[in-house]
Amino acid sequence: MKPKVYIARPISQEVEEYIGEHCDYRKWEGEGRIPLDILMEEIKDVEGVLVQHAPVTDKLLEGAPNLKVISNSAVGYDSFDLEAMKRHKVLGTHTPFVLDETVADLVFSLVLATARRVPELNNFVKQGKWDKETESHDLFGIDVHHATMGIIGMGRIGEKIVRRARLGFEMDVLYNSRTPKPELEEKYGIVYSELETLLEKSDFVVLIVPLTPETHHLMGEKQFEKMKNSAIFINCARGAVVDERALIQALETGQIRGAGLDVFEQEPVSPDNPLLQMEQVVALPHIGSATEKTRAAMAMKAAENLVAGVTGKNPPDVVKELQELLEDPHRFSEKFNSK
Ligand SMILES: NC(=O)C1=CN([C@@H]2O[C@H](COP(=O)(O)OP(=O)(O)OC[C@H]3O[C@@H](n4cnc5c(N)ncnc54)[C@H](O)[C@@H]3O)[C@@H](O)[C@H]2O)C=CC1
Ligand SMILES: O=C(O)C(=O)CO
Repeated sequence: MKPKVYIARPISQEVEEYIGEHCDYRKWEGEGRIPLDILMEEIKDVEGVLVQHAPVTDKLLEGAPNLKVISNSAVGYDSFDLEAMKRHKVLGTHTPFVLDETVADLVFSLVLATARRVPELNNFVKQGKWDKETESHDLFGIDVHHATMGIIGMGRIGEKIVRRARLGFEMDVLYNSRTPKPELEEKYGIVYSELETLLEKSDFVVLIVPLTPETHHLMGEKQFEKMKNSAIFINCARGAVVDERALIQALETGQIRGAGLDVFEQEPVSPDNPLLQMEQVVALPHIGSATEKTRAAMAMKAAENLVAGVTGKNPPDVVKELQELLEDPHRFSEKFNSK
């Protein structure tokens, strides 16, 4: 008998067929994101579920005693309650590497769009405001090439941003990360920096760390105060890494020049959020990895992790905090063989 799984987000025919070869599956066919109560109902009897950012809580795991694996079709897994997953011996997987270049592209599109005011000036032209008098310096932007970029988080995506910054735009790059990366310093000529110095010296501050208890509100009032008045802040990580109230204040008071945001503390962002009223803010709907090719690669990777997890194999992309579960012989006998 094939193991039962649930597919909680839209996937391509190809990925669905791959899952179908190995598993009996049901899938979410409703509009938009699956409501949490429906997800909980649907996964009561399954051994694996494919999700994207759905909150994995103790309650959800309690209601799904057969679960062996939760495959997240995303690289960030702040939606996982890792301690609860350890207790319930449920593997959690994610989709590293396949989206790095695509997310780095989006970071640069936010950098360029904010620096050169692309959306604002696009509206300006389309609204018929382009006449002789307006050819003044109030349409000018700032240079990206040869400026200083400070990157907070030097992991898989951080490295791809560095390559673009150094080789494409000849920028100086400072970085801050939990551990220094001497090989990248050597390869690209980037410089490790304490956070405070990075904030003080950078023309563009790019945030690309995971959301963890340690990084929650990493950027707050004190951090924005350190930034140059001419600097631009880019967040392609998670909304809650930033104290949004402090960001709004920094933009309103001119403490910083502008912001490019792919993520928000509340998603979808509320239409009343003051950030959406500001011309110096470029806002995107959390689409860092959303190209057709990359989303297809993420879905296939997620499917491979799902299938491995329910067929007794080690999924290739178990998140690092849960890899200890793979080494637990007790877990293998209880979870994989006796269910
Ligand atoms: N906007 C979007 O659509 C996307 C957002 N993301 C976000 O980007 C994050 C990073 O992705 P990857 O580069 O693949 O992760 P990664 O794990 O390869 O790199 C993260 C880096 O952040 C560093 N870091 C962790 N805590 C830190 C701290 N307190 N201070 C400074 N550095 C710290 C780590 O040392 C590591 O170098 C994801 O966790 C996800 O939340 C990822 C993909 C798409
Ligand atoms: O992969 C992630 O973490 C995202 O946010 C969406 O690609």
